[in-house]
Amino acid sequence: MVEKVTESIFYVGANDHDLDLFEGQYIIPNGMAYNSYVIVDDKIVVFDTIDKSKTGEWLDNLAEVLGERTPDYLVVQHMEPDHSASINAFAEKYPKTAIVGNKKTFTMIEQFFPELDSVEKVEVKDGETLDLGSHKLTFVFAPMVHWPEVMMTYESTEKILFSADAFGKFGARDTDEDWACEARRYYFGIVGKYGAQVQAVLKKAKDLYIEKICPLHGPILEEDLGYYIDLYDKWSGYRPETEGVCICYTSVYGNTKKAAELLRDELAENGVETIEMNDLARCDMAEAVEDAFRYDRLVLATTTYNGGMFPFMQQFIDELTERNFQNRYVGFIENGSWGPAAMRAMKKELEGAKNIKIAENNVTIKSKLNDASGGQIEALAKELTPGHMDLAAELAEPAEKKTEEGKKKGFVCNICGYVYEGDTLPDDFVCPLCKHPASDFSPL
Ligand SMILES: Cc1cc2nc3c(=O)[nH]c(=O)nc-3n(C[C@H](O)[C@H](O)[C@H](O)COP(=O)(O)O)c2cc1C
Repeated sequence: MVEKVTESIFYVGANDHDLDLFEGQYIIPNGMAYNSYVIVDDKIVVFDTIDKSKTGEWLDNLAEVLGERTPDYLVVQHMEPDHSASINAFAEKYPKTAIVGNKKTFTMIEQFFPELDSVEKVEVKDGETLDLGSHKLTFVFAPMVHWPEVMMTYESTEKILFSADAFGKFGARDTDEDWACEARRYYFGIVGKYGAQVQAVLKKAKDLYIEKICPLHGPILEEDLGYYIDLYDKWSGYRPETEGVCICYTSVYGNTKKAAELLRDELAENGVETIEMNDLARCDMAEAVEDAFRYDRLVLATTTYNGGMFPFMQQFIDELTERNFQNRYVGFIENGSWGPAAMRAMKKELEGAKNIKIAENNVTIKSKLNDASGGQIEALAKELTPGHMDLAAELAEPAEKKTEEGKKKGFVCNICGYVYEGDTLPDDFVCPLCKHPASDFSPL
């Protein structure tokens, strides 16, 4: 569908209600939107193409806006195929249009579209501008939000940030639903690992005066932008958003589930208002991951399984640690009928996570609840009743080593998030984790 964003900016994207799993794993009960925009000025610019499932509809929308005119530029902000898959169809229809991207964009274009060698390419640097007439574009590189080549574009006349995948959400644009829930599930699922890189681009964007945010998925954000930016700052800073307890459990025969429910009832009795329960074998794992990052307290309750933890609990903890889960108060409930061992296994998985406070009063059940384990549940509930919204401050060592500017100097690898602490990064430095060169690092 074509929509007027402003007098000279048009939405030309499309909704997808057919796809079953987004990015091969996320359920999208309300579909997905693939967004694309056009600025019509002395020069005409198209921002990003579209998923291959919507190429025809998108080209028709473009033709409705352009008529016989040919765009001067196609800006490719993100090469993931849900946005780049129609580049070749676009180039076939508009062979004279130049593609604007950065070095990493064009490396990927060669990989995805080797046949596109004749198209004019305009390689831009971070902070570079492009004049369209009365509109002026500034390219804001956002490496690893969430791919290496991602860049956003700020249009300074109408004060619009074309934000690539950032500020996107699951859900087609013809769905009327709360933004935060599906934006949070999308953020922690897709961008969650790269909090440091999101913080870096929020710092860059801090001085831009933004009146609209045009993301590549979900609605155009026009009011109270501080609300969205504040959420992104919390999420990417790995700080809890809401006081509450998230209880995630697995149970084969119902006994561990009963313990989780008893804990829930005890917490409620103690006055805890927000308690989320997730049965990890039956819930949407991305929803449970979203909840774990949303609240300040987490309880992991699982059955011992062949000497370790139950598979869905292992998968869940892997999903959390893969996304740098930190700054949370965590309680454990384990069940075992001959040699409970799940708690040890779960604690081990969280050993590397930053600022995790392990509860003192954890629970061990032998097959089913009894007075002793019931009493442990009560003690855990008591311990988990108070909120811990700033656990990092609670646990902080005496003021950490800070430079004269009061902030830790260092560099973050845009590919894997590894942090190199120091004032300067040696040119020949190679990331010890992902082996990428110093050129793939950004200052903290
Ligand atoms: C396939 C399977 C493997 C299990 N392995 C262990 C084990 O290695 N050690 C143990 O103490 N209990 C083991 N259990 C027992 C469970 O940990 C648990 O005590 C029992 O399933 C009752 O809890 P539930 O009602 O929540 O399922 C196993 C249970 C199942 C179904």
